[in-house]
Amino acid sequence: MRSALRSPIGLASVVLLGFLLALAVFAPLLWGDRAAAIDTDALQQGPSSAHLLGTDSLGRDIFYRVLVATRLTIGLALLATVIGVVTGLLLGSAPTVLPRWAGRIVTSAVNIAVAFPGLLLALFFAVIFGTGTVGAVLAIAFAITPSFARLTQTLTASVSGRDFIAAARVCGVGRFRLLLRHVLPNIAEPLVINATLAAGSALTAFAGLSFLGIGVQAPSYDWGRLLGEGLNRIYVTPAPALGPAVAVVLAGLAFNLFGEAAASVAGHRQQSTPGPRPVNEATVDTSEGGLLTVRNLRVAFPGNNGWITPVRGVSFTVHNGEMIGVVGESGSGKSLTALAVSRLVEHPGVVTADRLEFAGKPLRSTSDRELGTSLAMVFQDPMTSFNPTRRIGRQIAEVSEVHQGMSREAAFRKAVDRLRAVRIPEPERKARQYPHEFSGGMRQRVVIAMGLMGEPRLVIADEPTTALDVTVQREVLRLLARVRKERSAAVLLISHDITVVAQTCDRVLVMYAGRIVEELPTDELFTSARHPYTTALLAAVPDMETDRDAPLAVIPGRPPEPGEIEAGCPFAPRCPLADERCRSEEPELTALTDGHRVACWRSEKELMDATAGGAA
Ligand SMILES: Nc1ncnc2c1ncn2[C@@H]1O[C@H](COP(=O)(O)OP(=O)(O)OP(=O)(O)O)[C@@H](O)[C@H]1O
Repeated sequence: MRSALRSPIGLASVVLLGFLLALAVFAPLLWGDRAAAIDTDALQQGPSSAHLLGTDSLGRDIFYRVLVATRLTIGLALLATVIGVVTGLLLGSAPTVLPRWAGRIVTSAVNIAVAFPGLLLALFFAVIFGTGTVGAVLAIAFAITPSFARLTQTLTASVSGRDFIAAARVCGVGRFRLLLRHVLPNIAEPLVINATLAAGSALTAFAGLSFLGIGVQAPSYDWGRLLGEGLNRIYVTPAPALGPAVAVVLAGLAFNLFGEAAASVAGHRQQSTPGPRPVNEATVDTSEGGLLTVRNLRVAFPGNNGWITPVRGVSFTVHNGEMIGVVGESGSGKSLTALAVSRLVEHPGVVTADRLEFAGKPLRSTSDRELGTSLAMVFQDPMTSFNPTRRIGRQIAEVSEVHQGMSREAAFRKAVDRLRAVRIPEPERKARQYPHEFSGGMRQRVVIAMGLMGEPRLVIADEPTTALDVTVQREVLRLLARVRKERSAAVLLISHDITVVAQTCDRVLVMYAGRIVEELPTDELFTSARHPYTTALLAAVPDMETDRDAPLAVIPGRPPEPGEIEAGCPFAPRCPLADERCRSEEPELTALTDGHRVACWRSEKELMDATAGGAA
């Protein structure tokens, strides 16, 4: 409001609106009697000092009638707006809470209704509901509804992709609660602005219906009705029509200018707010049965020319208390793998697997409650993992309220305790602050604290330190290591930085083009890595002995897009060792030694040679 008042348009609209609202409240009290007083000696007079806008056919003062009509005109316009906006909001958010088929029907109906001009809809409903005030209010309300429903759908869709919604989902927050707590507060601003603009349109539309005789009926009167009466004698004396006409224009202008000023303030603020960022992840394979068992995991999406499969048969196992790193270039399928094991891949994505088990149970049949408390996710950009409109403490507490049935107070106390556990200074005070009041590193620690509200057995951290400086990065990694040690939780750390993984993890999974190409213990990474892709990744890491005058080592070429993977090893076009077989047949992930697997024809040949040599 303060920002809006600083602009001339905002100031003018607020003054005008204030004036109109004051008139709406006080005019009927002050001048109601004078506006209703019949004077048979002054019928249909023109403007004079006694009657500024003249009198009507019963000698009533038109100036006072215009002032007194402010209440009914604005009141009815606001009532129609409220009904229209609320109905639009209900229809627009219905697809979020209804089953998919029902949501589609609502969306299609709204799309059809949006195609009709508002005034046409108003006239159509006016005929259905009949002439009169109630009919006109409903007609205008339902004329506003489709555009609001559409706006709500669009805004909801834009918020639904944010990480904090995914985080709330993985915590098992129900659809209604998700809508009320997480979606609506984040789309309220544009909705309110558009409702203000709609109020201006409703006001003029209402005046139009009354003017046409299908709105307010005598003895009640609004500006539209007064305008209609004045128009009958506009060629004799224009003032009786001019008065209500000016009032309609001024009020419509006030609402529209206010909406515009609010929109420009909001737009300005949004430009300086960081937008949502994508997340990423990857995976590898291990022996039978662990905390998380993944076998032949595939994630596919419909593309323009058939299905594309960014994750193509990933298998790995995470054991209790293990810390596993997943590395790979952008687009290798790391994030999708992590989303798949967290049940967060959205329609139209399709997840299939020969085996996908968490804590010994098929992931499909693990309850939201169990998954919400035993699996914690830490995304790359913690800002988008939080709902910006809610205090940190309350957001963290929600996990225990939803899953452990704790009271608000107990859950909040636990949240403060967990903030203390991740070494947030002054946790009581910090719990009452909003996400934007935290630094990046602190937010990341808060996300981890949120995961600790349950009893996490697996923490999936997707590039948790990418946006942080090295000091804070080390703190967050230490915290993850501490969580793992103190709670015996397994950690799946996704990172593009192979050195971070080498320093912190027990095993590393290297992903390329939607598959795991090598898996080995991190202490063997620098000595025994076999896949040319892994060695190229390691060679690209500068160390203290790197010649600072020479150009940094890079891997030539780029990884293939999911839709353009051809026969053969996907790394072959970039591999200096590739031969004919590499270009025609894709190698399987094969065990070299216990705990070391690699998908490369060259390694397999060496292995066979070595075996043959040993046998001889
Ligand atoms: N919803 C989607 N629809 C279609 N394709 C998708 C979708 N999500 C991801 N992809 C594709 O899947 C591939 C793998 O994506 P993913 O996010 O898992 O990669 P990543 O290895 O985590 O990369 P980065 O490190 O850049 O995040 C990408 O090529 C991406 O374009």
